[in-house]
Amino acid sequence: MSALLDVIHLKKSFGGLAVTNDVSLSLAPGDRVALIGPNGAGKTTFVNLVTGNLKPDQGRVLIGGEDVSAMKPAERVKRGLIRSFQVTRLFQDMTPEEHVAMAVLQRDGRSGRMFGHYAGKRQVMEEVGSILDLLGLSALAHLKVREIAYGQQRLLEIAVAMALRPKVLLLDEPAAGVPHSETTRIEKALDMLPAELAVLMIDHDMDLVFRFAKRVVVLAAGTVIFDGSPQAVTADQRVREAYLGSYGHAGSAA
Ligand SMILES: Nc1ncnc2c1ncn2[C@@H]1O[C@H](COP(=O)(O)OP(=O)(O)OP(=O)(O)O)[C@@H](O)[C@H]1O
Repeated sequence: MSALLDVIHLKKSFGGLAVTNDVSLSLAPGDRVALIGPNGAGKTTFVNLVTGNLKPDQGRVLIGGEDVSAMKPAERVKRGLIRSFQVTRLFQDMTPEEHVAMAVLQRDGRSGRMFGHYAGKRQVMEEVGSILDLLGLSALAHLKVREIAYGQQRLLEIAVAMALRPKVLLLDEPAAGVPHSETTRIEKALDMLPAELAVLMIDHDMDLVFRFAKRVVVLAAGTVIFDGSPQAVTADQRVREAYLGSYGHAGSAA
């Protein structure tokens, strides 16, 4: 099957430091890939290069075969490359329903219509309802973000991303900061993502990585040092050394 995302020979340096050093990566429909690596390996920089928030020194990014290297982030979003919103970008005084509605309207190029009455509003609200339902947030639809638990706010980030109808979803530490008792809900939400979607998740929680990913990519010092199955990653000597080097003790992954 042809790739939804192709990253080709991407390079980025800050000062003299090569933070992304010739990284190539492809995602196909249905992929569930975890991007891991020691602190400072270049994971966030890589995501910023893919989304267009950072400009690479060299290399190209293709979405569904189309070269988007010269496009701004918003144009890449329109083509289905979605990065999950961060909690810090949610509006504390808005409700989950309003957030998801805003994303649906933005997707359809109808931003600014949400508080008025217009043809199609019922259809929009039905879609909003089904997304909130999928993420188990229906009961909280009308509460303000500041009134709901942190784990539920993180679920709302995923709901907002889903409303944008991604083809490729980049999830940046979806369970970070969530109490252990609530991470199961995040895992369930990840399980319910549309099968054909390609997902790249950055996370430090190896339990989550192993439950979620069918493929693991390891970055170390800006270079992909492993791209393969979760079963093989723990046994890989280069991966072990990369983590040993950064943490100074064996067995710590991400
Ligand atoms: N805008 C910038 N200017 C200069 N150096 C930067 C910039 N952004 C990142 N770096 C450096 O690039 C390296 C990689 O950072 P990056 O945040 O991409 O790593 P990471 O793998 O996401 O780390 P972590 O797991 O800690 O979030 C680090 O050494 C960082 O200090």
